[in-house]
Amino acid sequence: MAALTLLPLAQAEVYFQPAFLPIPEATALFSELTATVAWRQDSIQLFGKQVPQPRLTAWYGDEHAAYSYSGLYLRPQPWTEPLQRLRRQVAEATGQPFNSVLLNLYRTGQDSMGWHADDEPELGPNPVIASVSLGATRRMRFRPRLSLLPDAAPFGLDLPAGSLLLMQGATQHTWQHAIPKTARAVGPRLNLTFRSVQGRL
Ligand SMILES: O=C(O)CCC(=O)C(=O)O
Ligand SMILES: [Fe+2]
Repeated sequence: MAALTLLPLAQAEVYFQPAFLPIPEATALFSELTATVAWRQDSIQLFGKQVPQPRLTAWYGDEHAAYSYSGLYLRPQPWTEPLQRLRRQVAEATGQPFNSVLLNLYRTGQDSMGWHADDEPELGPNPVIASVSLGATRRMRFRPRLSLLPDAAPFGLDLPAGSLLLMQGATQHTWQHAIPKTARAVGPRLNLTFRSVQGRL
């Protein structure tokens, strides 16, 4: 199976492996996690208002790996067997350890993730994020921070079931990423971003 390949994003280290998990394994894991994960729909503060996030989320990890973002404080739930197994596979493929995972469930094409960088201080100076996709294919968009990369062009990448995306180095400082809504009829998609939270809270 082809290994992680470096993508052509300037001043970034983004690697992609389209067939990280075999399709039968990706399909089985999608069904198991969709049904068993403790999904929640949090609200975040947006321009002073409480707005429900346009997706479902869940946070699992080591006990000390607490995480806060957009005014939310997330205490991790203990690892389950399938999540531990996937964590081991991801650590092996990337050569890096992870102590927590944020799961996102995009129920339809109307669920989305806005432009952001995963640059919270508790992720360290150069965050390492490994992201596994299951279910329907959605497109991730990347855009450069123009003050740093005035000549770089935006970049789109389809993330099919079983794919692995690794972002590290300066990526979270030089680029932002998003999962836009789509008008196409798409089924549910589940994404897991493995992270290493450094104890600060
Ligand atoms: O759903 C995805 O592929 C992206 C998720 C993401 O960017 C995040 O959780 O920070
Ligand atoms: Fe992200």
